[in-house]
Amino acid sequence: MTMRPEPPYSHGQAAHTGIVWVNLGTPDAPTPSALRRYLAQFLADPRVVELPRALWWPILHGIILNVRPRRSAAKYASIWTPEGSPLKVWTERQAKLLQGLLGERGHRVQVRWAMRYGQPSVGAALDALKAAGCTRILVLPAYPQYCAATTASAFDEVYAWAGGLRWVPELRFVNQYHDDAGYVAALAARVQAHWAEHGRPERLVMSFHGMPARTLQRGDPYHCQCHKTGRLLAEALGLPPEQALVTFQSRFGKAQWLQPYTEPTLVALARQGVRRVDVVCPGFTADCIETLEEIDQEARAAFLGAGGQAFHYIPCLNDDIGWLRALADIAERHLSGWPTRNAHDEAAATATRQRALALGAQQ
Ligand SMILES: C=CC1=C(C)c2cc3[nH]c(cc4nc(cc5[nH]c(cc1n2)c(C)c5CCC(=O)O)C(CCC(=O)O)=C4C)c(C)c3C=C
Ligand SMILES: [Fe+2]
Ligand SMILES: [Fe+2]
Repeated sequence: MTMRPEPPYSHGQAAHTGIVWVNLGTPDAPTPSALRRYLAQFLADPRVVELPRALWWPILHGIILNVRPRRSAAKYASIWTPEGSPLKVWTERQAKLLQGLLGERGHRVQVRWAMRYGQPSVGAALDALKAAGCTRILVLPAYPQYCAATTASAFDEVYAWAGGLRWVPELRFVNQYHDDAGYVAALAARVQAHWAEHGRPERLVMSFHGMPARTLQRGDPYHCQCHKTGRLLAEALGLPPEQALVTFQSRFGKAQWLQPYTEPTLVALARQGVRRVDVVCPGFTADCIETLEEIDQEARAAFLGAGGQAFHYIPCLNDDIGWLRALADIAERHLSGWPTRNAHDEAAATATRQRALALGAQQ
């Protein structure tokens, strides 16, 4: 194994703690060439498409990467902001706020954000933390529900980075927080705030990103964790089960994915005479193409086109302060036992205490 040159930690240096907040990734620009680059990396990940390479490669390189970049670029163009991709903008802002909130609580931690696909890469963020002297790093994925395609894939990148190092920092991984009380309360508060302004719908649809159905049969806990989040959110809102539905969106390819599918469910509700639905996407901690385009544009058009009267999309948690406090709590719990308080402050406090004791002893 070859190891990369790395800046040495100085012996005796105070330990520093870092957090890497990892999200999925997004193209650099809403253009076919940027989409091609992004999708080529994303869809080549064997955690995302679990097909034998001999079967998948000709489909990916022969068909998908020739057709999808142009179509996806047009969709990205419809949600792009002056600051860039919404997913990038929110992820960066969340990292800054998390750092600020932890700082307010007296923790000295450096928070960096990273993307599993695209930039800034997980390796680059970890390099920056190591270069800043972090000897302890907490890996915090932006996915509340564990899924091999997302959570484990982010961890793979961390292991690959560590595999090239001589002096590996202490590493901790946050696996999931789908049933975290603070996360669920922040979601519920977001929905309640929407209802306080716009009244209640006849149905609340909680739409999660889909996965191939066989991943559930093979033991991935994702489907169960989505349902638990959905049940806890419905309970927090006081909704009876028949008014709160868990659905799965973003089906890709011809295989069967987790059901019920979001858009056909919305169309069926409209046809049954349901006039108003509200849709929330609790599995996405930041708005992105899957929520802003697929739900707020496409699913809205499908529901209204099938006879529905009103469609409300409730935005993701994004920079909601209640959510970021919950995230800081999650981080804090996982940092426990790591001395994140300023070592110099602690030394100064000890010296002050000792001086006070010495003075007391003299009197
Ligand atoms: C085989 C394909 C895919 C699997 C499996 C998959 C799982 C999965 N994805 C997310 C979260 C996000 N996905 C996003 C975009 C996106 N997803 C796929 C395909 C699969 N996802 C594609 C091809 C794309 C790109 C857009 C497109 O061309 O349709 C995003 C948004 C990225 C953005 O830039 O805004 C997120 C977030 C989860 C949580 C998940 C499994 C649980
Ligand atoms: Fe996806
Ligand atoms: Fe999609």
